Amino acid sequence: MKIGIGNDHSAVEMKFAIKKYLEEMGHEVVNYGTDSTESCDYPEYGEKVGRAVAAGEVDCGVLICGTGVGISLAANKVKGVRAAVCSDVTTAHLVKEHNNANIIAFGARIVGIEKAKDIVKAYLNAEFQGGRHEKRIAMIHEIESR
Ligand SMILES: O=C(CO)[C@H](O)[C@H](O)[C@H](O)COP(=O)(O)O
Repeated sequence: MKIGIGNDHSAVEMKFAIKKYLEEMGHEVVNYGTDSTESCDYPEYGEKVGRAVAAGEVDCGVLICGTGVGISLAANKVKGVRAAVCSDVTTAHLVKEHNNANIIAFGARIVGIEKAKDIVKAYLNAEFQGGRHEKRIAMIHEIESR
């Protein structure tokens, strides 16, 4: 898969660790985040990855800030994006199975690198279940047009 990754200053080390992990799994990773630990503003990177996912430039996205919240809030403002913050493996596979999340987010100040790898792996290995979940996802995106 082609995966977009984005981060703010709080998550540079984790970004590179996850990028390497994804590449070792055979994925192509496009880096939309900052490579500097100098303070910056997470909405810029959430939007960049959100737009890349919505445009189909990448198959899905990974976003990391201090908590995963701010950067996912920004990405979710892009039409067509379903970014989900996960701090555990169960949520990580359920956001694909039920919500068909196209971006997974987590916090570099919340989870360690090994947990973050487990979260990403659980998300990528899961499959959308369709069925009753299709209608609910359509309802989410209908909100965008009101
Ligand atoms: O957006 C956030 C909160 O959900 C992230 O954790 C940011 O990384 C955080 O706000 C950055 O904080 P800092 O004090 O400017 O490093």
